[in-house]
Amino acid sequence: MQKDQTSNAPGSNHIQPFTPRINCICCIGAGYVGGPTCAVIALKCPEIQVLIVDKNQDRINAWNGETLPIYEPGLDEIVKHCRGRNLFFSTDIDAGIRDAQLIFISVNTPTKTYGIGKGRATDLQFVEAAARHIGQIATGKKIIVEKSTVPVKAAESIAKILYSNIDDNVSFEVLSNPEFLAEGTAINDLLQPDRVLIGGSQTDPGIEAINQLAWVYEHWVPPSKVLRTNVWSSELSKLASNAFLAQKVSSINAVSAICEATGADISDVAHSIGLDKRIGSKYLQASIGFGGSCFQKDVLSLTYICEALNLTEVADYWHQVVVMNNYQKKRFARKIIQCLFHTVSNKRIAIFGFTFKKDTADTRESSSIYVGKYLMDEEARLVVYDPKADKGQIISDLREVSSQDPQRVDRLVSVINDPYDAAKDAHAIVICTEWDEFKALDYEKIYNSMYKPAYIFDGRIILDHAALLRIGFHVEVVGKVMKKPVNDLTPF
Ligand SMILES: NC(=O)c1ccc[n+]([C@@H]2O[C@H](COP(=O)([O-])OP(=O)(O)OC[C@H]3O[C@@H](n4cnc5c(N)ncnc54)[C@H](O)[C@@H]3O)[C@@H](O)[C@H]2O)c1
Ligand SMILES: O=c1ccn([C@@H]2O[C@H](COP(=O)(O)OP(=O)(O)O[C@H]3O[C@H](CO)[C@@H](O)[C@H](O)[C@H]3O)[C@@H](O)[C@H]2O)c(=O)[nH]1
Repeated sequence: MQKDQTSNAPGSNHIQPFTPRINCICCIGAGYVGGPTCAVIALKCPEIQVLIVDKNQDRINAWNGETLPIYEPGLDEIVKHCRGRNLFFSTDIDAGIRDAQLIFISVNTPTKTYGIGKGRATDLQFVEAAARHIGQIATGKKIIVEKSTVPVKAAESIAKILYSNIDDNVSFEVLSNPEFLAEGTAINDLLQPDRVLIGGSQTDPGIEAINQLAWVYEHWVPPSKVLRTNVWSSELSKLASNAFLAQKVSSINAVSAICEATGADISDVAHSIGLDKRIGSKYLQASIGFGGSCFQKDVLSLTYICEALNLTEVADYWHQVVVMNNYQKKRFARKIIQCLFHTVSNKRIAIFGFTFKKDTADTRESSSIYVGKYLMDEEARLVVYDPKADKGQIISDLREVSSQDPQRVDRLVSVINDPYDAAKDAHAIVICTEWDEFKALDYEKIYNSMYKPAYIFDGRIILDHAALLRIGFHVEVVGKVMKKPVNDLTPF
């Protein structure tokens, strides 16, 4: 059997078990994961002090202020309940490292944008910086928990970095504890996880560290749901889970293209497929393609790992998930252009929804950005409405994909905070995010304010299409071939 590298290098056999119980936890990285995860720990473990630290002063100020830096249903209440009692946000990273017995590393691990592996490999510079910081400051025994999503064997590198510069009074145990929360449902996912995964070295101190972290979760998670594995299995399980989920979305989106070409209906097909218990009904919602900061990044990371391991066919298999996703975004934009008589130049198009999914303000890798880009490439005038996304963020996301001509965004894009205003004088409405409020709008009123023929492109399959057809809209839906609107006598 291969030696378990995370059994923590020099002297690990001499480390005494981590007793007494943990009473102070630090989390490095106050982002979408660090914030909600540690707020829930603080809520459920009132006897534990939870210190969330970050190098970004603005973010910490926001966590300490009235408007939290991230929007997540249920999060406000928890933070306001625990903040100042056993939950603290600070930029004093040294103090956090010094005081805590257990330290989560929950920093960002984006796709590399430079050098070897550019566009695919995971950029581990923030993880390394956090590990070096811990190595410099820590004294005594510390459990270091890799919460960030990382390539397999990253924990081994973290252990080496930690041990590169320490004296005899310090010892570390590195665990992998990937996070499975989804944005928009993070609090519920954290309160009622399908499982909590803890990977650690199979040595006495490693098992003791696993037990300590398990003890924290077992304040509210049934022990049967707390899985213990070795570190590598834990790291790989995270990437593989996201790859499976993303693959499911790409599969249904591939089927949606077949539906549009044949007249089959994606809702019927997905329903029927999903009733098979072996497949399951979740992640079968055809869309304009998956977005978010995780799916693409993690599938690309997995493909890069496979390539590095000379598993070319395996890499190609997973890479196709991303290829299909890019195809879906482009296919949707092309459909819009084609339906609007092959030109959208100077036409006003209302984009409803810019976040990558509902119930979040996060726009990272949102498919709306790419649909917007393709329409801007054809000189469409975009009027964006989103209930939560920040206006400046929308503009900067669109500028980033228009890097050849950033002025184009100033010329073509406006962001409006009322959907009726956005649709006024528009040739088309494009539903990019499945916000519930879009279902409840007065589409008769919207129709009357639009250019005719008035088009709606439902990229999320959320609207009442029969009602829209009765009003007079031309309706186009992912994965469906729609009838002509009532009263429309023109041949298609
Ligand atoms: N967003 C999600 O829904 C989600 C879910 C599961 C797992 N993950 C994974 O969790 C990790 C964090 O994701 P996120 O969305 O919370 O990222 P994020 O960008 O929202 O937050 C990361 C934070 O880490 C801080 N940071 C970076 N380096 C630091 C350092 N050396 N010292 C102090 N602070 C530092 C940044 O300032 C930032 O505020 C990633 O690996 C991601 O893949 C994310
Ligand atoms: O049937 C579906 C399900 C999802 N999506 C899209 O897929 C993307 C991702 O959605 P979701 O998985 O709900 O959100 P994330 O917050 O990205 O969460 C994923 O990524 C996280 C980061 O790793 C993991 O922790 C979660 O388990 C995993 O679900 C979004 O654009 C969704 O609109 C679809 O198009 N159809």
